[in-house]
Amino acid sequence: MKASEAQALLDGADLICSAEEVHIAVARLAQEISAELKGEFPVVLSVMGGAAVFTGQLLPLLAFPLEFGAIEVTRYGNTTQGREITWRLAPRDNVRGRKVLVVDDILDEGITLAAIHAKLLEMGAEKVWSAVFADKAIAKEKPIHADFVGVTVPDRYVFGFGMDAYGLWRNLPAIYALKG
Ligand SMILES: O=P(O)(O)OC[C@H]1O[C@H](OP(=O)(O)OP(=O)(O)O)[C@H](O)[C@@H]1O
Ligand code: HPA
Repeated sequence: MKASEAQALLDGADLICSAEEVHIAVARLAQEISAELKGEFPVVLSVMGGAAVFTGQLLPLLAFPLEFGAIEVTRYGNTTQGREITWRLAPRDNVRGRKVLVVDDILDEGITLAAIHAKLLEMGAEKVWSAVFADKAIAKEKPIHADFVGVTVPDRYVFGFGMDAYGLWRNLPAIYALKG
């Protein structure tokens, strides 16, 4: 896609959650997570690449000791339709016997997060929590719910604050929805 087309994509999009609202939601989430995980020493796993921005803002606000790591799993690629799960970077052995907090940008149909939970438990994690910045309000029942949610977004393809539209615009500080 050309730069002018990328700009047109953004110009035609609807603002869903302003940068200010994002900022407030991250601070609230950090407080909720810190209260719940007080006294714990979890492994925190960020799901690349969508969670990079959310994780970068959340981590310095968490008030407990933690070990940080990344995993990478993809289902959408540069498209707006989910397909089968592809693991690009699996969890490491250090999750065995540990409590794990998974951080992701969006819970859409829940297939990705459910697969991550299953994998971590299969690898011997003692407990798994999940924090997602955005929970999409879809009509279908999800296979999993997140323990911590920043904002609820409508059932439209959203992007910004780490989330991509056709591989673009992860760098936006606010969340937008594609037109139509
Ligand atoms: O709830 P689901 O319908 O399974 O979708 C949610 C997942 O989709 C996105 O990842 P994506 O596959 O786009 O990879 P990315 O993080 O590289 O964008 C997002 O980061 C979540 O991990
Ligand atoms: O609406 C979405 N936007 C960006 N990435 C996504 N991955 C699943 N759903 C979405």
